[in-house]
Order: sequence, then C-alpha cells, then structure tokens
Amino acid sequence: MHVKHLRTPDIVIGADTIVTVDEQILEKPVDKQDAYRMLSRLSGKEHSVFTGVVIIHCSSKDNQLETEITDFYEETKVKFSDLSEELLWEYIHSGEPMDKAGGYGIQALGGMLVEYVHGDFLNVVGFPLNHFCKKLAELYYPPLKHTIQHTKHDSIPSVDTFESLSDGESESSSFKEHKGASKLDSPSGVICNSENSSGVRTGSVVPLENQNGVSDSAAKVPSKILDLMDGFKASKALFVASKLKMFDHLKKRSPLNAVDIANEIGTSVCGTERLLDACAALGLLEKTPQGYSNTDSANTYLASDGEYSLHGYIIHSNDHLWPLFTHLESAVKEGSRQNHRAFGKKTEDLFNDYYQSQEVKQRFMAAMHSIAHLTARDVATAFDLSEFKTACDLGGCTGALAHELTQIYPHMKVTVFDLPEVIANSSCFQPSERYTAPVTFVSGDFFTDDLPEADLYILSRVLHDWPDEKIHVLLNKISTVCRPGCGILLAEMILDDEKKNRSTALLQSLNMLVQTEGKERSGSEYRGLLEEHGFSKVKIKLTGNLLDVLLCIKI
Ligand SMILES: C[S@@+](CC[C@H](N)C(=O)[O-])C[C@H]1O[C@@H](n2cnc3c(N)ncnc32)[C@H](O)[C@@H]1O
Repeated sequence: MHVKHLRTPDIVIGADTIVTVDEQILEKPVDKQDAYRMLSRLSGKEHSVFTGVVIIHCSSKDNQLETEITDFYEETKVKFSDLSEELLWEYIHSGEPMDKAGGYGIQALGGMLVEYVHGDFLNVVGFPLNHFCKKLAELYYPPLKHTIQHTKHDSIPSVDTFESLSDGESESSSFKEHKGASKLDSPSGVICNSENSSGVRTGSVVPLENQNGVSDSAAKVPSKILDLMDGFKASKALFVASKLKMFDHLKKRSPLNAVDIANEIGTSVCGTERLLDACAALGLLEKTPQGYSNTDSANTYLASDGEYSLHGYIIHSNDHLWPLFTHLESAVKEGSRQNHRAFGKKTEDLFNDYYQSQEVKQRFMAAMHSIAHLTARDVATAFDLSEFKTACDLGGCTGALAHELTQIYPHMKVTVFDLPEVIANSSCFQPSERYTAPVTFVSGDFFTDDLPEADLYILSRVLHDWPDEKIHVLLNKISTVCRPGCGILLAEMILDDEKKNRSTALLQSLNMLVQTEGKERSGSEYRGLLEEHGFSKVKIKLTGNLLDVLLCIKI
C-alpha cells in the first residue's frame, strides 16, 4: 500500500506495528509476529503494549509531532518528542510504514485519510482475503466475464473486493504485475483489460472455457506453474533491459517511444519495442500513447543511479549467475559448483574466479554493494549495538554496511577486512564526502592472517559461501581473539528450521550450490556452529528485508 497523497493538515496513516513498553517506544517498528509474541508475554500486566496502527499528526502550527496509537486493546497518545520532523518524513518516505499491520488503519475511519490504495484494499488489511476467495472461486466456480465488478465504499478508497473476483493482486505493486502478464501466452487464458479505481489498467485472466460459461477446470494449467515456466523469460527481459540501460535512458527523459530508445541505444526498433512492451506488461515501465516511462520503482531500483539501485546485482545475475544456473542439472547430479562448465576454468577458490579480471571483480563488487546498500539499515538496526565500541566487518567488501553502522552508532569505530584485491578496489564505492565516516580498510585473508581487534565481528553473507569445515576454522579464529562479552553479528538469509517456507532463501541456496561449496542455513544450524566456539545468547531477527540478522555473545 502506498499513501500517495496526503491531505492537509498532513496526516499520515499506515505505519507498521510499533510497540511501546512502559512508555518507551521501540523506534524501529517490529513485525507483526514479534508484536503478538510480546503482547502475549505482557498481556494481563500493567504495560502499555500496542500493536496496530500509528497515526502521526504533523502539526505545522507549532511544529509538534504527536503520535496516536490505535490498537485492538487500548488507545493512548504518545509524543514522539525525540523524533525530528525531518527524520519522521524520511521514515515515512522510506516506504517502511506502508506494510503489514499498517493496513489495519484503513479498515475503519482511517480509510478516509487515504486517497489512493495501490493494490487490493483487502490484501493490505491482513489476511489476503481477495486472493484467497479468488483462488477458491477459480477452483470451484470460475466467474463469467460480465460478473466482474468494482465496489465503491464510502469511507474507504474505492477498491475491488473479492465479490468482483478481479485480479486485484496483480496491481498490488508494479513489480507484482507480472502475474497477469505472464499469462499472456497462456494456452488457457485471455486477458480482459479493466480500469481500477486509480485508473490503473489491469489485466485479469478469464479462462477461455468461461467465455461460454462451460467449466472445464481439469484442462487448466495452474497459474503458479505457468508463472514459473515464464519466470525465466521475465528475468531475462529485466536483465537485458537493464544491460541496455533502458531504465537509465527513461530516467533521464520520458516518455520516449520505441524508435527514440532504439536510436539512443543502437538496437533494432522491432526488438526494442517488444522488449519495452514486455517490460510494461511486467509492471517495470508505464506505457501511454505518448510513449514509455519508468515506474517509480524502476527509477529507484533499476536505474543505475537509483537511490537503491539493484543494477549491479542484475548485471551480475545476467553475466555470472545465469550461465551458472544453466548447469543446475549437473550441479544437482554432482552436488558441486559448476564454474568450470559455465566459464571453462577450474579454480580452487570461488573468489579467485572473481578477482582474476578487473572487469569481473568490479561487477561482483557492484553486485555485493547494491544488496549491502539496500539491506544495511535493517542489518545495522536489527539489534541495539551501541554497547560495542569497535566492530570489524570480515569480508566487508565495499564497506556499505560499515558506513551505515557509523551513521547509526557515531561512536563506533568500524574496520572493513577483506582480501587485498577488494580493498584495493574499494575506493570507487565510497559515499560522497558529506557522509564520509571514519571507516578503516584493512586487507588480509581471514583464514590465515591475524584479525583486527574488535568488540563485534560482523559476517555478512560470508558464512554462506563456505562448508562447515571452513566455517569452523574462521569461527575458531574469531573466538580466539574475542574477549567475553564480545559479539558476532551474522547477516544472512536465515532458513526456517524445516527448510520449507522461504523460497527466496531456498533458491539462494541453489545459487550457492552452483557456484560455491557453501549453502544457506537455518537459525538452528547457525546457532549450532556458533555455540561450538563459545558464542551463546543467540538472538535472531527476521528483518523482512533480503538479509536476516543473528547476534550472539562470547561467554
Ligand atoms: C559474498 S561477499 C559479501 C560481501 C559483504 N559482506 C556483503 O554482505 O555485501 C563475501 C566477501 O568475503 C570476502 N572474502 C572471501 N574470502 C575471504 C578471505 N579469505 N579473507 C577475507 N575476505 C574474504 C570476499 O572478498 C567478499 O567481499
């Protein structure tokens, strides 16, 4: 959900869950599950615990910020006395306030404050009822085209409801729109274009068999399987559009038509037009009679100078991961990495592959940097690290996380420790002067060289590169230099113990199979490895971002 327009007086609705305990606000919203856990622990006692919606009043009159927390249980007013207006707006615009429990606010009168809901109203208020009912109906009673309707509610933004069985989900964010698009060449479906309340054109699929009212659900290919079969085409379309810098051109100037873009990037008009249309259907671009433009998300994430650009990681995915994944079958049969098949050379060490050529090294570092930059804030704030005066980010690469730590903990001295080839190349990834914080870069090999002294050792996406034997070598080295009270902070995609729920992390584990000797691990597996080296008090935080965080302390 995006709160697109704010009315005067500026009232913003839809923050995530905030929990206050004894009048202390945990500044960082916790996720809903955490909140419920806390709530159940504290219920019945005299604590003020609130889950639900934060309504922030910004009064331009006296510059006072007041936060009203509505809750299933109680209501109260808390003053954000230590939160500056600037910070608040940064927070609001970071997109964080727009998900999960924030949606509860728009169920009631709060809905009047929101002018637009991009996506499905019912899906932002909790259980994805719309999607659920739609899927049930698809299974048991496919809708006729003329039954699709839109419902307008008085007190809430105009929305599609499950009564209409429209494909509201496909509009929920520009990046999710690929669901409808992926069915373009589906043998079982045709696209019906409809206009939603925000004027967004959406494609909802009506099975062919419904057009004459005859249901033949046995012949229907499940949409999830179709999505997966199409997924590689969608990925490649994104990769190629990124590689050809289409999003960069459109960020500089838009709308542009296919001929303009083809001329600028030196490609065929017919091929360019098809790629642009595919990107528009995937929700990456907007297409109007005037031409193509980037969506907001494309400007932020896909343009190479976007605030949270993933361009580096996308190019790495295209040039490095794609060839490796074409050998997934061999990797599965043999249980080992496929670099020799993909790139025709056998090296002992994964990082040798990357650092032998300046071009590949630059590409790899840019890829690491883009993900680190996007996740650094969540990693750095997952736990209060202010008690640690010094930190060493082992395998810290470009220093993106190190810089974030120094922003959040100004008194912390942070060292980045990485291989000499990386340290020599790190200068081109440093933030502008204005933000330059005192991060020290030290080169060395963490398996063989002395480690810099620190109170906190950080291993971000390092352990997943290695098999258990190597991890024991590294943890043993860290444990030897750690005094009691020192800590290790891991940032990884942490699997659930049964290894069945987190598809992004499980796919990432396949990614590790094709190129490393490592794998993604569960919280219990990391805990086991760390406890063998004297680290306990393990705390795990699932951030909801690409990386989760584990903190443990040497006893
Ligand atoms: C997957 S990258 C992660 C980079 C960074 N921590 C992040 O999260 O973006 C692994 C990093 O470990 C570094 N590395 C690998 N082997 C190393 C070694 N033996 N000694 C020091 N650093 C090493 C690599 O150079 C690379 O920067």
